[in-house]
Amino acid sequence: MALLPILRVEPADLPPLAIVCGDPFRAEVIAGKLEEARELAFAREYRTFIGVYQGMKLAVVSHGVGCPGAAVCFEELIKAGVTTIIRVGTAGALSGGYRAGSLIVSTAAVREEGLTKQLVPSSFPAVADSEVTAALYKAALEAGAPSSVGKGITLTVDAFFSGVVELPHETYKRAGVIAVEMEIAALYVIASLRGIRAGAIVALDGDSTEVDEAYDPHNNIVAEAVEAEIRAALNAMVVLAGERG
Ligand SMILES: O=P(O)(O)O[C@H]1O[C@H](CO)[C@@H](O)[C@H]1O
Ligand SMILES: O=c1cc[nH]c(=O)[nH]1
Repeated sequence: MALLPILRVEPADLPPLAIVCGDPFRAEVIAGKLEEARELAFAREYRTFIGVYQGMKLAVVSHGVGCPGAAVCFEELIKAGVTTIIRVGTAGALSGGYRAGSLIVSTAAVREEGLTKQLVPSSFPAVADSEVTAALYKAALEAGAPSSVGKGITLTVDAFFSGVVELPHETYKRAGVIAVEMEIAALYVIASLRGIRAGAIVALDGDSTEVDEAYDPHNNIVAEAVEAEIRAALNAMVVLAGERG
């Protein structure tokens, strides 16, 4: 069969379960937890590994930064037969008193990005699969995060650094949205449109209102939180594989 045109992977090589993340280096770190790990391709920002975790076959794929590029990854994985996707990401804190090192399971995403508006009207929700959310939240509580664990609505935006237009962070902070990142809305909308299940967990790497001035995610607390969310995602996948695969 032909390679997936952008991921450059043979569809038949992909199992039905996939963990995705923005950073190709993080994909390598996650693949390092697998047995028989094998890198299938590294094309553009998309780095694809397969391997085995507790007897379960799993793909690990990086999707880069932002919804348009990530959507390409999600769509190609789904075309290849992937039926469960968990995003393992980082995000900035917005509300709820969570701080760097906390883990947040995203139950739904605010669609403050451009990609999904080209797929479906804005009134369509970006919502996680309830089985994936439940498995992720339980696994996150057991994963030994350096700070607290929460679940709730997250915000997806396109702009990481602000320009002259005010970003919507403060509005959604007042609405109780917990964290802000850049791809979950695309994942949830595409998963709903294509009939697969998806969920997401993010490690908070700082306060999103200080992103321009003081953003520095390279510290031990964030690294520990990312390790904890990887454990949580892998263990949640084991539960989900048992339910459906
Ligand atoms: O850590 P990842 O998975 O890349 O997620 C977050 O980090 C990137 C911004 O630094 C964006 O992709 C955002 O969603
Ligand atoms: O998109 C992101 C990711 C991490 N931290 C942030 O503040 N924003």
